[in-house]
Amino acid sequence: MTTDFGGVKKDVSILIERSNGTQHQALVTTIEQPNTVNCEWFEQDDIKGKGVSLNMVFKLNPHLMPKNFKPQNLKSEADNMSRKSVMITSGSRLKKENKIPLAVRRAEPSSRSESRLPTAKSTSLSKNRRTELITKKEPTVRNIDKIESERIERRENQAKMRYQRDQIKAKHDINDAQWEFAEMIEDWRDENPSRPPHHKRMEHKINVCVRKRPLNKKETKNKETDVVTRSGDLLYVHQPMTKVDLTKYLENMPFRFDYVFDLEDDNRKVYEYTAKPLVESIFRGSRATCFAYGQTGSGKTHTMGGEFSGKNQNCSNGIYAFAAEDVFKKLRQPMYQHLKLTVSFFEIYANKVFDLLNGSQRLRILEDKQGKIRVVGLVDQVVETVDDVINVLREGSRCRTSGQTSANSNSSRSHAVFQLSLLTPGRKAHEERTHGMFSLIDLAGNERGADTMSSDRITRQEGADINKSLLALKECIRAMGKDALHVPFRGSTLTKVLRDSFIGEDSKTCMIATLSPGFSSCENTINTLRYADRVKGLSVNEKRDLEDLMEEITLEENTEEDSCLDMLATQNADQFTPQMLAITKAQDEQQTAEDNAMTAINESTPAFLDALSKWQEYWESVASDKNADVQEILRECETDFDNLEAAIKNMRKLAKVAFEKAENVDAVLAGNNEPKPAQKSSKPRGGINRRLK
Ligand SMILES: Nc1ncnc2c1ncn2[C@@H]1O[C@H](COP(=O)(O)OP(=O)(O)OP(=O)(O)O)[C@@H](O)[C@H]1O
Repeated sequence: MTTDFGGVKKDVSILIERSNGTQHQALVTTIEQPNTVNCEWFEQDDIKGKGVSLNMVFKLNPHLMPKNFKPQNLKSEADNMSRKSVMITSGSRLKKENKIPLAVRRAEPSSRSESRLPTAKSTSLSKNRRTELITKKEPTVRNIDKIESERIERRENQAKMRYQRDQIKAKHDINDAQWEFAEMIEDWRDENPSRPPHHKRMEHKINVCVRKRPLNKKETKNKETDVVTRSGDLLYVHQPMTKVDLTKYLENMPFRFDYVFDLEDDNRKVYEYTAKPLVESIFRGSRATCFAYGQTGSGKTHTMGGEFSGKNQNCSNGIYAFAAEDVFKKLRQPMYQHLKLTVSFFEIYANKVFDLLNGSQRLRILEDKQGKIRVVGLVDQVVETVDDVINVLREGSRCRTSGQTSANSNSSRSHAVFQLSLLTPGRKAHEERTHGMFSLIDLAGNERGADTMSSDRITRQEGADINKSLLALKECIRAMGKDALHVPFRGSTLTKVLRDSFIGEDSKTCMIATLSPGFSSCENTINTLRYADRVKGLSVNEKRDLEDLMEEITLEENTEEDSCLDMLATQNADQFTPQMLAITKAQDEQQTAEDNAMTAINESTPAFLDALSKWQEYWESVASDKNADVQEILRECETDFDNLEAAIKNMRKLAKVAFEKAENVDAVLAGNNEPKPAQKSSKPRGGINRRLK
């Protein structure tokens, strides 16, 4: 037989009485035959529940009682009734064994406020239903229930927000701190729809463009956010920032350039708007340069040398090859029949030049009496077809990358210079002079310039060299843009070999700043853009202020290397600290000393070899001829001894100077700017060998 529960059913609010005598509302969750009602309520942020006998429910809530209900003996129930209420955890319902009858005792009305209705989370009670319940009750109960209802709503909203946040987190990377920034960037992009670029060809003396590459495999795997946005000719970097109170926000930094290339722009398109217009100028007899500048892995080699497929590079679709293609097209025109094209390809590492078309042979740079800089012994290969050029590029690239590992890439620590030279016959027979030259440069990774704090000595030296050469390059372009009388090209080997590119009225330069758009590269990206912006800003602003004029006047009078370095330091105080200046000067001195010692060795070697072969002959004659005049032979050798002794003395002296200069570099790198006193011992420390490697 089933009991008639009258008006008592699921989700109905009933008055219950607790073991301490207090009475309050609770919600019916389940009904257990034959006579138990389970209910739940809120108490100090917990959901509590208990079973109440049907008799007790009807006693306290007579309006729910069916007409034919016969109350049972309440006394027997009262014996069991002191069981405490049970805390319900996350949506569970009261278990059967807890469903016990409750004692009947009048409670003080004031105690009711301790308990509240359960949330919708635990009871699935709808908002409408709650409102309905509230309006049926007396005012005090209604007020309490209203407060409770508001609290429930608040909790529901919080839960909803938590859920939404979790959804967003899952979309980005749950372990990553950047998801909030990713959302802000998406919002920014929604509010600022991107505009198409104008892409008009411009013929500035200095063109500065930016190219953003797609996120690479590693960045995609790490769910890195793209922090770079192109809109028209503006480029925005969304820099994640955090306030002192830990609030996160974005700094959206705009930069303007001549062109901004985005993900969909391929090498051909980049070429069309950067290097292509410069091909014309070399036929007019000028010097042109095109640089790829950016962080390691940002796409400099991809842009200049050609796209990669795994480790293989397609040398036919980079700017080097496209430029050669256009040069050949023009050479076919009758008016240029007298011109001949040669190419050279070399690398500058640690301020030294290595010929990539001659097994990485180290070359010397000399300045002649007219101030012309020559790379002595550089292979200048005649090319007649684009295929010839591609073969040269393959050979050079192979030479550049041979022996490197991915963890220790040479390419990112050296500048690669590919030169297309147009030669014209000179006045004398077999004499040729350069008509025009296009230098295309894949620069070292710019972040390497910051390696001056590294614990590794070689890395620190490399960092100092890269920093110096990039700053010198910037200053040379800046001087060129202003048609300044002095160009500080002596500031680095890179700018020395490019000297002619910065002078001459029709010289033109194009810079392609390459960007890695990932969140982790944000700081380097900003540094790259600031450098590019500075080059651009100075080139368009042709006004010379008094300070600049003063600087030129001073420099016109003093064009030595040291003054170039001093100028770099003065104009780039933030990147070229006094420590950097000291390192650079010490390195230059060391290099000069090494060059002098090596020249002495080089020049003495033939005399040594001659003497050795002569002595060999003497020895053979002494060994085979019993009547040989040994005294005479020794007398003849004596002159050699004197000469060789003098040569050895000289070499030893020069080597000693080179060692001392190397010691100085070490001291300065270690933070001690005072040059070390000359060492008594000239014992080699492997320095020269190491540096010559
Ligand atoms: N625009 C691009 N589109 C597609 N992939 C690119 C792009 N730019 C670069 N990459 C890829 O990114 C990787 C690194 O590029 P790259 O070697 O050209 O960088 P880098 O700046 O020259 O570095 P390093 O200073 O070490 O020489 C390569 O695998 C290359 O294919």
